[in-house]
Amino acid sequence: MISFPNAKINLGLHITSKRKDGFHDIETCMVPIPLCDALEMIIDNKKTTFTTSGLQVPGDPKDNLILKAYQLLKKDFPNLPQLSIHLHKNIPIGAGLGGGSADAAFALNLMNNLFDLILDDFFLEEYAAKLGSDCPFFIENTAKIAKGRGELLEPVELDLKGTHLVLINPGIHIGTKEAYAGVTPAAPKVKLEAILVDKSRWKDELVNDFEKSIFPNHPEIAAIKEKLYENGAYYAAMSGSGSSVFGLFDEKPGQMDWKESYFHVEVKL
Ligand SMILES: C[C@@](CO)(OP(=O)(O)O)[C@H](O)COP(=O)(O)OP(=O)(O)OC[C@H]1O[C@@H](n2ccc(N)nc2=O)[C@H](O)[C@@H]1O
Ligand SMILES: Nc1ncnc2c1ncn2[C@@H]1O[C@H](COP(=O)(O)OP(=O)(O)O)[C@@H](O)[C@H]1O
Repeated sequence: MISFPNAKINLGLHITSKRKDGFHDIETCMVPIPLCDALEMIIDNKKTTFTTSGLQVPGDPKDNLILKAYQLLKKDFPNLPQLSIHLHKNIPIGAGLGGGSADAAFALNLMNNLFDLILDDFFLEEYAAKLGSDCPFFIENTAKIAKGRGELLEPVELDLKGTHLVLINPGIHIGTKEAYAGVTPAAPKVKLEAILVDKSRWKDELVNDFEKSIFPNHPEIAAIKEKLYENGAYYAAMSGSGSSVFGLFDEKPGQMDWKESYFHVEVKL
C-alpha cells in the first residue's frame, strides 16, 4: 500500500508562552500543500526493513519517525505483521515544512488501513501526538488552527483555491529546538482567527514570531521574503521554524531568478 505524505506551511505563528514541560504554547494556522514524499508499506513474512531513496534523511534510520510509528502501534497491537517499508524523500528536511511529522502521521493512517485496525481520527491523533507536536495535524490533513504545543486542532475557514504558491528553501538548516529557544514568548495583540478571515490584513498583521529572531542571523532568508513581495506576492512569510519561505500570489507570477542551489517549487492550490 502506498501513500503520499505532504508538507505544510504555517500562516501566522505566535509563540505565546513557555511551558513547564519544556515545550511552548503556540497558535498557528497549518495548511497542507501539494509537495509530497512517497511512503510504501508491504507486509513481509520475514522481518521489518526500512529503506529510503531521494533526499538523504539525517540520523540513524532506526530513529526515523516512520519506524517509531510502527513500534508505537506494535506496543498496543503485538500481532502486527512485519513490514517492508520504503520512503522516497522529496520534502526538504529540517525546513519548517513538517515532512518528518507528515511521514509519521501518514504511516499511522496507512497501517490503520493495511491492518484493518479501525482506529478513528481521535485515536490516530493521540498516537500521532506521541511522535511529535506537528504530527496530529497530518491525520486529517486539512487546514487547522493548532494550539497547545501544536496538537490541539480546531477547524478554520480558509479558501486558498486558485492561489499560486511559490516555495523556496535556501538549504539553511535551523533546528526546531534552537529556534524555539531564540524566541521570547508573548501573547499576540490580535487573535489569529480575526486576521485570517481578511486577506488584505495578512501582509501587515499575519506574523510568524520566529522571523524576528531568525532573520537578523540569516539575512538571506529575509531577502527571499522581500523578493517574493517585490514580485507581487499578496503574502509572504517563513514557514514554521524555517528556513523555507513561501509566497502567495493571485496570478501566476513571472519568472523569478533564484540561486541554483535553492530548492524551488511553484504550485497552484
Ligand atoms: C515549529 C513548528 C511549527 O509548526 O514546525 P516546524 O518548523 O518544525 O516544521 C512545530 O511547532 C514543530 O513541531 P515538531 O517538529 O513536531 O516538534 P517536536 O518534535 O514535537 O519538538 C522538537 C523540539 O521543539 C521544541 N518545541 C516544539 C513544539 C512546541 N510547541 N514547543 C517547543 O518548544 C521542543 O524543544 C522540542 O524538543
Ligand atoms: N521521515 C523523516 N523525514 C524527515 N526527517 C525525519 C524523519 N524521521 C525523523 N526525522 C528527523 O526529524 C528532523 C526534522 O524533520 P522535518 O520534519 O523534516 O523538519 P521540520 O520539523 O523543520 O519540518 C530531521 O533532522 C530528521 O533527523
